[in-house]
Amino acid sequence: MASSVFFTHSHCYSSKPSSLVFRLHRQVGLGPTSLGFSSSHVAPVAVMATDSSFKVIDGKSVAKQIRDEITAEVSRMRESIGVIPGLAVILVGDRKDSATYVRNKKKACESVGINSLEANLPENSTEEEVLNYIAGYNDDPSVHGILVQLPLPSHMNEQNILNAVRIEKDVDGFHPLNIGRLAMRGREPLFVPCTPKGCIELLHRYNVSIKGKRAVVIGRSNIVGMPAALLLQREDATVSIVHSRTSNPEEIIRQADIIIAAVGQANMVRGSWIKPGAVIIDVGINPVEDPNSPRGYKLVGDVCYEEAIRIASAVTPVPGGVGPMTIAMLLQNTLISAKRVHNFE
Ligand SMILES: Nc1nc2c(c(=O)[nH]1)N[C@@H](CN(C=O)c1ccc(C(=O)N[C@@H](CCC(=O)O)C(=O)O)cc1)CN2
Repeated sequence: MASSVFFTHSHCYSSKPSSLVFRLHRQVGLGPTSLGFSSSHVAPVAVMATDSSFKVIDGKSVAKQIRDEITAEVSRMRESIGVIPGLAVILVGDRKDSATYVRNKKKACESVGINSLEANLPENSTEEEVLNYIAGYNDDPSVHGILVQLPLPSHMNEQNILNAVRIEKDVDGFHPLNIGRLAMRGREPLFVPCTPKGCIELLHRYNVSIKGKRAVVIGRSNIVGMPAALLLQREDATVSIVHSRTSNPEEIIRQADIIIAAVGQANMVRGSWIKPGAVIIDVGINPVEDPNSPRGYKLVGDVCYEEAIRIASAVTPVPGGVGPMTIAMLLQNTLISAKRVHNFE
């Protein structure tokens, strides 16, 4: 994390007009059970209260429950047909945060019995070298999923690289064909991007109904905001996307029953922007100065948690909310891929 951080205040500041705060920080960057979503028979980890009592949506424990489910499925597959799912991870460059995420993905694979392969390429690698690795993994039958850790060094064309991953192994769900299918009624992507998939999975497992609800997604990145909005509308929510050019974002956000915040701006969403009883999924992972922490910083979300817990009915914490779900969904997508290739139900 620390290599790429910028710091802001650790409290939910209020001196700037909110629309200005939003403009100053322009953002970077479902459906059916066949895609791996929980269906109604899955026992929820916790049930949302129908009264106004507040719930913390515990992504860490939901992710652990999902990893346990995957462990059981991986061993059933290995014992029945002798196949072990395999994930190949390509890391280019020396960003500390990316190296940590890749290490955690490898550890997570190990913990559920999925094989993992890793290609570590130096910062000054060429696009062609990355494409060669992808081509090798595309042709390797022991590899069921391929992931290129983002962001890539700035001299590389991200689209060229993501387009080269075979759609059948695109466990990140970033290939334009997978994203395009997500946007089309009646078409199913082979994979749904992990972070937005994790957001929806949290709503399902906490029995938050989506159908007919007003949802607002804050941020329109290709890897979170846009797919999250598409997933919500596939589940029959009425969806608005709030972005850096939206005027009066507060007014729109205040109408939402469900808020997915994915803008990368610490504490941007204030308590006064939240409709009483709304459910909040906070995707932001923002470092803010914290002299009391040994690292000198702590992580906070895009939503001011201390204010949100007083008004929302449920909120994901940061850390321990959406983050752990991202890796759980990656494991799930890798398992889905292996099952699909080997016709294993
Ligand atoms: N190819 C991809 N690149 C990136 C993705 C992705 O899904 N695919 N997402 C992010 C990074 N990411 C996974 O790669 C990721 C981010 C955060 C977490 C997480 O568990 N966060 C913890 C806090 C971690 C900490 O203490 O530093 C949490 O929120 O609890 C997991 C995965 C960008 N790149």
